[in-house]
Amino acid sequence: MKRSGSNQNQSCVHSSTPISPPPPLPLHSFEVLRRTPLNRAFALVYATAISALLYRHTLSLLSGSATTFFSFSLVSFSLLLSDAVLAFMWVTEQAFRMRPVRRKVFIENLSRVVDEKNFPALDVFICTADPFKEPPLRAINTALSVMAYDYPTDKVSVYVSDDGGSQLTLFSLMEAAKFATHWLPFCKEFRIEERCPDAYFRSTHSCAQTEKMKIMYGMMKEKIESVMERRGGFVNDFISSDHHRQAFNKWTPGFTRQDHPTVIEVLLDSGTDKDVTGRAMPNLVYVSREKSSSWPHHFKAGALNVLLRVSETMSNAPVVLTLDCDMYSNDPRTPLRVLCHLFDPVVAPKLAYIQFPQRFHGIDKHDIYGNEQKHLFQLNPMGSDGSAGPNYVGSGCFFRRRSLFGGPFSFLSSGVLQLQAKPIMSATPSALSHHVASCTFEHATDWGYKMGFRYGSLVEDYYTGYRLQCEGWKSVFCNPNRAAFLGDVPLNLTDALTQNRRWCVGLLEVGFSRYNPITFGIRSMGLLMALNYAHYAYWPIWSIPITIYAIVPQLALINGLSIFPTMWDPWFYLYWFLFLGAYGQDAIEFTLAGSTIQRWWNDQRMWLIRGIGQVASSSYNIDEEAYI
Ligand SMILES: O=c1ccn([C@@H]2O[C@H](COP(=O)(O)OP(=O)(O)O[C@H]3O[C@H](CO)[C@@H](O)[C@H](O)[C@H]3O)[C@@H](O)[C@H]2O)c(=O)[nH]1
Ligand SMILES: [Mn+2]
Repeated sequence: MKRSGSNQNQSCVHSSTPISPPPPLPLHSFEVLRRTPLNRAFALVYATAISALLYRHTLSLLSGSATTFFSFSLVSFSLLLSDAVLAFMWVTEQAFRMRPVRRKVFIENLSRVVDEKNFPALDVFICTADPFKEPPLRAINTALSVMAYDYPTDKVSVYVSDDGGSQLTLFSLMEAAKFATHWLPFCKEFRIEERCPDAYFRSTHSCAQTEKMKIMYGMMKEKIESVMERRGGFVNDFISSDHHRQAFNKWTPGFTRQDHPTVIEVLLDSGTDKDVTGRAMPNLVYVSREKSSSWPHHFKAGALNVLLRVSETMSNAPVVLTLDCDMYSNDPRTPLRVLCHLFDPVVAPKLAYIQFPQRFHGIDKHDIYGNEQKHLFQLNPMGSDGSAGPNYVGSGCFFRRRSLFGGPFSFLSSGVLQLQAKPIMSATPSALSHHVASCTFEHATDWGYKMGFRYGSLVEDYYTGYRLQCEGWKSVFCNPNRAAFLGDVPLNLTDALTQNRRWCVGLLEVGFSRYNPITFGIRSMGLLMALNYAHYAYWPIWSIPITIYAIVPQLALINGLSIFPTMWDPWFYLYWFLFLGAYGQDAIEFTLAGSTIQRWWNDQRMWLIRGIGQVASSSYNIDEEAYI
């Protein structure tokens, strides 16, 4: 079953050729999971069992006796409806089980295939929106962790989008830029694996070498925290350079989060800025796009599109990484793993993105709020990876910039500004950079509809990945043992439910749009991939069967109606099989993917709680959640 990605064409070499050239070194390989044939056979058996169950419900619906006709039909109908919904969800879920694959990359072969000076440049986009919900200290840790990638520094540019338009974020980034000139050489000199400073100092016992760095980090942290406490007042007291002070002049009295001009600040310029050992620094750019209450801002998708354009006027890298500010890089060699896919001539032409799973730190031992989301972030993507590839999950994803500007075979040149040569960074961003970050720039253009990150759903990530795959693009799931990125999770039940609700609203927006996976999806991407996407688009409807099953059996019991077969009835075996079969298979998959039974159990618990939570949440306010 093992195949090497770059060797796919080698089998056609004629066997009688006396001396055939040595096969090129593989950069990656994949294997189809051994359980695949079992999955398929089980799906067949289980499908038969589900059909029998639906048949039984239909029979009993038709045979209601006259006296109890009304209540009986109502009960039978609600059970039929519930089980039909569950059956639909089961069908869509099977798409992930038909061909799950596991991939490997061989970074060690990279240097023999491509020279470091030919590595593509990398633009990293980090989104943040509210300094009080997402502390700037977290955002700068994310920025520092990627600036310290094991990648030619002059090829890395980090763009931080601040949708909150906050002086606190800008100030923190200025501090981070100074700290980075010490942190980057320190990481490289001592070969530090953990390049997110906060995580590093939390996990390392100090010694003489680290002590100096730790003190420096502590001072920066204290400074940022004290500015945070004063809510930005007196920022000026902490700033020594005139140039930096000028940047804050944009914050005039009329400046609010909803209404303000564009602010773009180049905080580090790889052409001129050097670290303390004299080596080039990566570029670091702060971007707060123009906001006006009379123009739509399209939330995170809008922010990402501004970054796409602003970066095009500056570094214009062909590879773009999107990250949320609460998710830091945990492995400095991640971009090299990405190159292993991008430099495969067989896969590359249709490859739009490489998605790493969202993995989290700070989850309690038994994960009581089901935050690990193992199906969503690890199991299901392995399943999609066997066909056209996983969906985009918003963070930890490397795009080919080109893929956001039309299908794989369209002749659009990458980028809408169509800049010819690679523009040069400059300490004073050009008028063009400001122009492309303005509210009106997208008016009457294809941005968000045919180009860039797509508008129309609160889950812009899912929707964008879906539309790209409809255009014929492929994606790859990369899940190395050492997590490539680690994020924060909601730490309480309210946050977990709020997040879940926002996702559900966004998914249904896609499920009931003209681009829904059933009518549009099947036509564009085939049945199997469309089912992958339908699984999520209609995911929120699982609250229907859960609610019915939470109410109807009790009512039936009180009214003396028997709705389940007795133990001596042959139908009982069917219920037994359906119940144990589904739970058993799920528990096995979960634990085989490196989790525990307790975590699985809590995942099940949260599945119910989230489902009921949908129903109980009519007072939901999207705008408040989505940081207007
Ligand atoms: O108007 C906005 C709203 C949000 N964000 C940023 O978007 C990111 C994600 O928002 P968050 O509220 O943290 O959503 P989560 O539910 O935690 O995030 C998951 O779900 C989102 C929507 O599907 C994806 O975008 C994320 O990548 C994914 O981690 C954060 O970095 C925000 O700063 C903006 O930049 N502008
Ligand atoms: Mn988040």
